[in-house]
Amino acid sequence: MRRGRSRYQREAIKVSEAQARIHPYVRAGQTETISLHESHGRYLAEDIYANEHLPHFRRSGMDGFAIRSEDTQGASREQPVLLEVQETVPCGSVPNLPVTSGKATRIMTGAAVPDGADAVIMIEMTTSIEKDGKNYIAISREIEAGQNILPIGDEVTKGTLLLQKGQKINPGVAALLATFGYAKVKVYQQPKVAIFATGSELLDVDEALVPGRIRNSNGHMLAHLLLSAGAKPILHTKLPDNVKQAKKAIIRAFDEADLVISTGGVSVGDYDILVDIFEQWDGQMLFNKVAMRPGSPTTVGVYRDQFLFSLSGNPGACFVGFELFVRPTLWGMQGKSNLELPTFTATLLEDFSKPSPFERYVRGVTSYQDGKVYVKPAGVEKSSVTLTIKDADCLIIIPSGGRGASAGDLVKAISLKE
Ligand SMILES: Nc1nc2c(c(=O)[nH]1)N[C@H]1C(S)=C(S)[C@@H](COP(=O)(O)OP(=O)(O)OC[C@H]3O[C@@H](n4cnc5c(N)ncnc54)[C@H](O)[C@@H]3O)O[C@H]1N2
Ligand code: MOO
Ligand SMILES: [Mg+2]
Repeated sequence: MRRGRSRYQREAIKVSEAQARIHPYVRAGQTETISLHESHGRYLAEDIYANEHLPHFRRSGMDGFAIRSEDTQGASREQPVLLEVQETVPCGSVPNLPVTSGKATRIMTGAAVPDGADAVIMIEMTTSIEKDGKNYIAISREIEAGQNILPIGDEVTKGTLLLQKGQKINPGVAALLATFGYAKVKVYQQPKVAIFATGSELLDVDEALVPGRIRNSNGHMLAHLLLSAGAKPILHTKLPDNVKQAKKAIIRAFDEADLVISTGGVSVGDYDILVDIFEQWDGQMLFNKVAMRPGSPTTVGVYRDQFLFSLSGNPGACFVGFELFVRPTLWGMQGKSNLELPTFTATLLEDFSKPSPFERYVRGVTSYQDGKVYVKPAGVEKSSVTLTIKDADCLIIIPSGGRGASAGDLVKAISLKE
């Protein structure tokens, strides 16, 4: 195996610089039109405008009676006003009669308010009276014009920009799309992502343990991370530490996938084959060392116009590398314009006395108490630890330097919550 100088001497760049090197190559992918009911979590590929007013007819906000407010002038407990109930409008029907002076129309919440009426009085504020075979209501207070009526366009006026291209479809977005009749929506295609776990020590999940070997957990973790990011994982079988074989498989994967991820083999070890692949291929390497822990040997390249993210083999480092670099790339490929990771400031609950020459991205847990936000490490902070990944809802950023951080310190954290 060839040993070049670059294997050992690498330039560590800041996380922000690494992200800045990635971003110019991020392109929104192809689009497709799918039905609304299967669009959860997808990203809109078009701006959506209101094609109607919302509501598009005057609606009652309460169960009650549509009336003319001027008819209630002077009404009091001592001198109630009597109005004749002329018809009932259930939801979904339209009134047959306008409301004229002295008349009222019984109406349900959400039903169309008849012409002539300018207020709806709640049923509880009226008394029903039957007289000479006719139904009346007695009203013993003055009612203001406009009460309990939703005017046309009250919520949204026709032509308003409702949703922007790149918006993720959440339940509220689905409600809006349904309201405005979008049975089909144009969305970005889900990026297809090939996953390769490298390492001759790796066993498949269903293989029995043997001395010196471990199961490929990163491959499955990455598949789930990809699903959570809206991508379609293609989980390949594990690759042994053989440069030729691995290179062939990875290059071939660019034909079937929009993006390729590998895990393992990026550090300075004798069998860290990704280093050799990056030296030999006809792609471009954007960086091969990041000033961060875990995941400092993370290497990213571009082959033609597709990314190869080569994440560390250590499970904690693989996870952090995905969150810092792959997730925002997948956002961009699905049309999101802001690729910045969401951060917040919190109070550290425990001392973190593990100094590092590089900034640390500690798998953390967020909690809330008395209106304050707290974070603490999810458990033992080691790159090789798998146990704590499942609990992490944030990455606590511990500045580089000799001190670590103390309980009570204000720290910045990246939110991993949706
Ligand atoms: N002399 C040095 N040694 C190391 C350095 C260094 O700078 N100088 N960096 C360390 C750091 S930091 C990290 S992180 C690791 C990165 O290692 P690699 O990315 O090359 O990964 P491997 O060597 O293949 O494996 C590391 C570790 O992770 C386990 N592993 C690998 N793949 C999987 C998988 N799919 N599922 C579960 N676990 C996996 C593997 O067995 C190793 O234990 O290098 C340090 N060394
Ligand atoms: O950068 Mo490594 O992931 O700390 O162990
Ligand atoms: Mg290694």
